[in-house]
Amino acid sequence: MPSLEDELFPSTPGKFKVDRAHNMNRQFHRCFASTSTMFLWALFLIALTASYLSFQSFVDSGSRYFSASWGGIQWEKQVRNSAQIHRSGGMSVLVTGAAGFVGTHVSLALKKRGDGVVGLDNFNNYYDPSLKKARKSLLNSHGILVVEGDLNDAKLLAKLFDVVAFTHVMHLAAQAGVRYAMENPNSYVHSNIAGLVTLLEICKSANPQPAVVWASSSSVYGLNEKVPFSEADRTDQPASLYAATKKAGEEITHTYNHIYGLSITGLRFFTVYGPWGRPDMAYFSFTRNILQGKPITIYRGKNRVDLARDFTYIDDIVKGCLGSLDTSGKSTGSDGKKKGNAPYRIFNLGNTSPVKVPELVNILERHLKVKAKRNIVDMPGNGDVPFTHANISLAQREFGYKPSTDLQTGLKKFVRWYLSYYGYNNRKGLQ
Ligand SMILES: O=C(O)[C@H]1O[C@H](OP(=O)(O)OP(=O)(O)OC[C@H]2O[C@@H](n3ccc(=O)[nH]c3=O)[C@H](O)[C@@H]2O)[C@H](O)[C@@H](O)[C@H]1O
Repeated sequence: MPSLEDELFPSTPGKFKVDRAHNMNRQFHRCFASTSTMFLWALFLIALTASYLSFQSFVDSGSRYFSASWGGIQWEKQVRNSAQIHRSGGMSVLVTGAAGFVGTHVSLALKKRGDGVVGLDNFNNYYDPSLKKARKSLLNSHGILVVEGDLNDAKLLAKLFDVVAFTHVMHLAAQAGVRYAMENPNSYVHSNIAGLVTLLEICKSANPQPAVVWASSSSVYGLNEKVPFSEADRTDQPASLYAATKKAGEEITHTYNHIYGLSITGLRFFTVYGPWGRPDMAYFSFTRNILQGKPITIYRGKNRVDLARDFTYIDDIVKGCLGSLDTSGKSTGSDGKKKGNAPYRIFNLGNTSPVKVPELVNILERHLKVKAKRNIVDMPGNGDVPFTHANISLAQREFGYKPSTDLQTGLKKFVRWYLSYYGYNNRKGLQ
């Protein structure tokens, strides 16, 4: 029996005569029928494309996962190798901020004397990450693995402690810089507070617990006027959010020492400088600008008094860090529970001879053989303090800390490095 469709639209032309209107209707229907077929095809193609794209993104995310900077048997092997101790009585140290200025130098010094070192760094772009990558390459060439990851990544930290029973943590990762805190306050909370707590949570749960040595700052002395600064002096009037987060770090570490028996040593660094340094710091940016013929801004304190800093050379800081690690004493807790009192220490690591900022510029001019274009302005209310000056007798007594590089000598080494790194003919340096 023919269908209604066959009757109306016979397959054999002429069998059924249709009027014009009917014909148009038929055309329309045909057209509609072919459009719906096309529509179905289009839908099919869209579905196909969508499933291809989602498959592709699955593959991508999968490959991102599998090629992530951490995880996997091979990665664990690399971590273990890097943490391998090559001297009797040596330590295996997790160095956070390993691709940073101080982190790089400390990692190299530890490795050189036979300790195991695993680095961690998030390679953020607070300053040119290519310098951090270059430091990482330097560390790699000395057999030190630097894992790319953030302090706030608790899973990564836990994994590292699963793979290696670190005896010590040298915690140097932080959001540095005094004045930048006004631009990006939350980055200080993220790294210096939240990141610190995440790290301490992992340390307190680790079996065995490591001893923790970490970087505090001379800035905790804030607006104090009593000089030189001693560890027993008040630290309750910070001048910047940076200082406030470092001060908070001292209090936070204290609670982990008190509740969980973690051995804690906080080091108050005084304006550390040297080769592979931080481009955001004055001596570094002054060097760049002087070489480029650009003006430098020199801040001046109240009543036209020059600002001064107890500039401390990196090699002296490294000695202080190693001395602290060597004398840190053991954490006492296990399974997250305190088993006895553990050391809680704080030391100044400075140079004990403050230098005025204009004098720093004089020294740079001599080493660079270029005159600076000085733009002297009143210190803006940006968190700076007028001067710093360390009393280091505590560190001297505890582990023989004795800085031996004056600013003149240290800057000479820095300038030599700067010119070799950026090139004599390429005076552009970092932006
Ligand atoms: O000891 C610390 O705890 C801190 O040291 C360092 O801070 P600061 O002592 O402020 O060093 P830095 O910026 O080099 O300025 C040096 C001098 O140059 C002056 N200064 C700075 C910039 C400028 O353009 N002009 C200028 O006169 C400026 O006013 C100051 O008087 C670390 O950055 C910080 O992370 C922290 O570790």
